[in-house]
Amino acid sequence: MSTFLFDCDGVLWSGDTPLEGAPEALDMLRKKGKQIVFVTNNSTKSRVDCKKKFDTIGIAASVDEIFGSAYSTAIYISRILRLPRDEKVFVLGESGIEAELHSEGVSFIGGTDPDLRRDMQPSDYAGLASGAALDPAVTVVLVGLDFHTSYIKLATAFYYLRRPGVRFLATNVDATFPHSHGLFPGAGSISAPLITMIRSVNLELEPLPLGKPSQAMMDAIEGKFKLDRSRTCMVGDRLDTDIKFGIEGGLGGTLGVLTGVMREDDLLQAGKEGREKGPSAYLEKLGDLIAGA
Ligand SMILES: O=C(O)[C@H](O)[C@H](O)COP(=O)(O)O
Ligand SMILES: [Mg+2]
Repeated sequence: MSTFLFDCDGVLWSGDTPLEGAPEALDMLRKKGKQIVFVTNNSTKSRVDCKKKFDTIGIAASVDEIFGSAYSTAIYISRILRLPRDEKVFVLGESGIEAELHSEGVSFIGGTDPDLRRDMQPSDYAGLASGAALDPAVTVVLVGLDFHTSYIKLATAFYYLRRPGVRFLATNVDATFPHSHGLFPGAGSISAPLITMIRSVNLELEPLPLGKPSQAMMDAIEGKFKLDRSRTCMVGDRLDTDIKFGIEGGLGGTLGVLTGVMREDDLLQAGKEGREKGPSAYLEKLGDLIAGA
């Protein structure tokens, strides 16, 4: 293999703690001349934010090696969708999405706006229901992992989603977020209530994820890093994102690790039931790669 695509949460770290042997395994691959790309679905951080986390944790990385779901989504909106400059995105998510949209010149509202981190007032109900509180320029609703969800944010997103022609995008729809060796609400848990609400009013609208396993993301990565897919391996902790991303991308191989979401039983069960295909191989932890080197 000449290129390794590395997932981050659950492979390199759990929360802010590096996983045993991960820095050393990356160093070993770099010394062997391998190309390394970091492909994270965590949209709460921009590429620059991720680089700061790499530095804090002590893993060598450059901003150019980082390709997160917030960046993938921002380039999709600006370069594929070609959203007109006078249109806006309503964001449910953190500053990582905002920074990447800004880097692509895409206008947005919502996100970390402090005015949305408060209780609904009677005037909010009236303003949303009548449309008076809505920005006429919003034509896209984008949802990612949001640590500050609120009733008013969900209500506002719901009203934007009821607009004819609106686009419903997601940086990713991971059901859970691995942290401190546990599982917590993931980005998919932020879009789920919206899906329930839009289905209840008979709207045929599903979020289009632009992170793993989206092949729009794989195509963008292939273009930027000039991948030879047959000599590229995806390393991840999640079957329905990382491993699916690699398999559907026709990569040379996929490597699973059991330090994040995926458990060995999941692999055996998936294999038996022919659901999500399992990885080409798997390790207890990334650091075990060194033992086998
Ligand atoms: O809910 C989420 O957004 C994901 O669990 C999380 O951020 C995944 O990050 P990754 O494992 O792709 O680095
Ligand atoms: Mg992960």
